[in-house]
Amino acid sequence: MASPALSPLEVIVAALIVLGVVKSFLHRKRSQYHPGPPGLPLVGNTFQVPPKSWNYFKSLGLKYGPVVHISVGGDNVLLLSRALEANELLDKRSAIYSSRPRSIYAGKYQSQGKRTVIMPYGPTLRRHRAIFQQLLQTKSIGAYEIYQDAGSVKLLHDILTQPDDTFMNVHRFSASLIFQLTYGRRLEGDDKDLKAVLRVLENFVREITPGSHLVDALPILDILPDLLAPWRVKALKAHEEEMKLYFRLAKEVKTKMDTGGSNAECFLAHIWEEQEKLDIDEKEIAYVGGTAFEAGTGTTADSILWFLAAALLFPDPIHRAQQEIDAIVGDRMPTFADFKDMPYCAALVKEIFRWCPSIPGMPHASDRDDNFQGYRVDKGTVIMPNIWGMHHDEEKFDPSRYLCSENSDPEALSFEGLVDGHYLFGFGRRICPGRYLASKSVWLAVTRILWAFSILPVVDIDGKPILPDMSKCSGGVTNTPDEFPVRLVCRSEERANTVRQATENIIY
Ligand code: HEM
Repeated sequence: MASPALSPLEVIVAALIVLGVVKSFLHRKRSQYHPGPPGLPLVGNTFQVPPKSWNYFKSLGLKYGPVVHISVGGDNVLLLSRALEANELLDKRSAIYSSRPRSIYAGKYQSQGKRTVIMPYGPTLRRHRAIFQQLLQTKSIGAYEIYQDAGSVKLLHDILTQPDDTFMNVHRFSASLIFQLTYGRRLEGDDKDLKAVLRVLENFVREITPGSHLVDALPILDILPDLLAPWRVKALKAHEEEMKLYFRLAKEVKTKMDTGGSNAECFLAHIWEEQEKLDIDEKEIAYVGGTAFEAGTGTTADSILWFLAAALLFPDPIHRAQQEIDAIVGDRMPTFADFKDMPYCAALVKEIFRWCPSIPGMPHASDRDDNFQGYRVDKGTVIMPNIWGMHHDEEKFDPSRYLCSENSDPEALSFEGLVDGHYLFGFGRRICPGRYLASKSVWLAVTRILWAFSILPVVDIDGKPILPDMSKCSGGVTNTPDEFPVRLVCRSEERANTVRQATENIIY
């Protein structure tokens, strides 16, 4: 007699049991790993990790030490709460610790293995990184200042004319800049492309948030056919949709080049030109463009939004920065050329990066067995540097911590220095290749907003200021503040006129 077919639920339960048995066979003595909190049989610490995990990780660091071992979804995870150990593993031993955790939903299916940020270490990743390094190295990014300048003028103008739309204005600044640099054209006035790419970005960030997909914790579920794995169908559909968009945008650049239209100076024009030498296929080109957009847009916008939150919570350092700007430029709009004369503003930007990192920690993974501090680190261990925890002193916002003798000497000040003294941009071979571009964009937006506007809280019916609540932010991979009320009031009619005039003169 034929046995009845298993229901999807029974298949999952059976898979869990098989996995549990196999794991318990393979289980090594807990004491061989770094110390950490006890977990439950089979699921380890999986259900102990809250969605906004940074505070929890920090508390584990205080209890168990700077390197904590937990087990999530059957994977070994090492939490690093101190820069010393993060540098040791992710920088000094980067030959082992530069991969990414397994990602079946977002990596294998949604991105078809072509998305730089979540790609395992290997030849494709090295090829992508070489492209990014070339486009974003310090000597290349001088050429992008014209776009940062124009974009930040437009940001000030948008704030003047749409004062109630601060969050959207900041997102538009960051998105338009990266879009222009990537595809060589401005976003359309009706923001159709902006909305489409922001939608892809939002979906993607959601999909890579740890715990979003059971299959990433239980890879055995990937053997199920599509009928029993609707998540796979959804991931493949998401791939089709994002590919359609990224491919259209990439092809537009190619068509323009082929038809002798203005030879847009942009990342994609450069990549198409060198396609053969770079040995990169069309799908990958589309994803490199999409990755630049995804990696650079939300992160830059979030840093500027956290600056506005800091301005409401800590008005004193903000006034000090405004005094410095006023003393140096008066009613003239600050430019990149003023950077060296405004050390406090440079320190302020670094303090924003430290105080609230827009990526609180990006996981690496090991691709061979290792031993660290006498404990075993198995191949495939997820290494989570708690950047938020390493930086954190939530109560104190004090840019002068960065006004060391190096910073007090104007000659020693450099844009490159904005990426030092904190870990916002990650570690080792996976360090953010866009860090120099991003920190210059944030510096220009911050100093220009400070020059043009007073940043004030909205008051409630009792006249009490409504201040941002730091705990109201997205969890997961990015740290985006929930929308908070803020009033940006132009500091003088002269400065408003300067902004209007500069807007009329934008040419690019
Ligand atoms: C304030 C803005 C930004 C922040 C906070 C930020 C932060 C980060 C972090 C933490 C990582 C992961 C590092 C690691 O794994 O150790 C990363 C990766 C990356 N970032 Fe950025 N980033 C920013 C802006 C940008 C920009 C403007 C671009 C390009 C236009 C960019 C391109 C990338 C790429 C391609 C990766 C993937 C690198 C890899 O996986 O090997 N980022 N970024």
